[in-house]
Amino acid sequence: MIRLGVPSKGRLMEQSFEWFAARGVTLSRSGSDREYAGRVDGVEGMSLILLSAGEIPRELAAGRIDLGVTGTDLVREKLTGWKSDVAEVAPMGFGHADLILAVPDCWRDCVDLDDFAAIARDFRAVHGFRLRIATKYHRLVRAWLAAHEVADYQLVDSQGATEGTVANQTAEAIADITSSGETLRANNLKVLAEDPILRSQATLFAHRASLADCGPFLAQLGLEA
Ligand SMILES: Nc1ncnc2c1ncn2[C@@H]1O[C@H](COP(=O)(O)OP(=O)(O)OP(=O)(O)O)[C@@H](O)[C@H]1O
Ligand SMILES: O=P(O)(O)OC[C@H]1O[C@H](OP(=O)(O)OP(=O)(O)O)[C@H](O)[C@@H]1O
Repeated sequence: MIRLGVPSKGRLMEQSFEWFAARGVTLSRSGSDREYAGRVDGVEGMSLILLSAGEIPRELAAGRIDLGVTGTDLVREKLTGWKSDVAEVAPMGFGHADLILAVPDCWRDCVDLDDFAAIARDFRAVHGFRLRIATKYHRLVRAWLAAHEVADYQLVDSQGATEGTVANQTAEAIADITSSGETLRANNLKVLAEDPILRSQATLFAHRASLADCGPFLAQLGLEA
């Protein structure tokens, strides 16, 4: 039996169901909206497991699911050396979002990362603590800032409503996912003029050791293992 993990709610779940339906595989919840078991029609030997998008990387790496749909951002953030345990099978063309660094609109002199690095350097001397960046993407943000030689900052953990932390004065800057940009605008934040830290989209991943077993199913979807 091949175990397929799909996000259990929201647009990511609906668009995953549509993506499989367009390839002849019908996924559905077996019971109520609160029940996390699913049905697979159109193919033999598959079971559907509905779970949080954020948990799918760990379940894939452990081999508790063989295939899973989640964002590339979550796999890269949550799995160190992700390529050893997990294989990227197919980008799915939805769930596009950029991981970006944003600062208050009113920081007129802060346009790019060089400006940000200079502000961060001066910040500690003036305020007595390092400039705070709120994020849930600790690993990706640290690696990106280190690659750009920005060192004078601290990360503040934020697992939701991250854009609100600046107005709430628990951070000076944020690193989060943006899609339409509306949440940033509503919170008077602007993105630094750099390439994003990461461009993410929903992607079908496989537990690497399950790839061979998944071959026939992937072929039915028109994909190669
Ligand atoms: N506004 C957005 N537009 C498109 N994709 C988004 C957006 N916000 C988040 N995503 C993507 O959706 C995925 C996360 O989805 P979601 O927040 O439902 O998962 P989760 O962390 O498991 O949530 P929860 O903890 O609430 O269950 C990530 O891959 C992210 O890149
Ligand atoms: O650029 P936009 O189209 O406005 O989308 C960006 C927002 O979407 C995500 O939040 P989500 O709704 O998943 O809530 P969360 O941050 O509380 O997890 C993300 O964390 C941003 O807050």
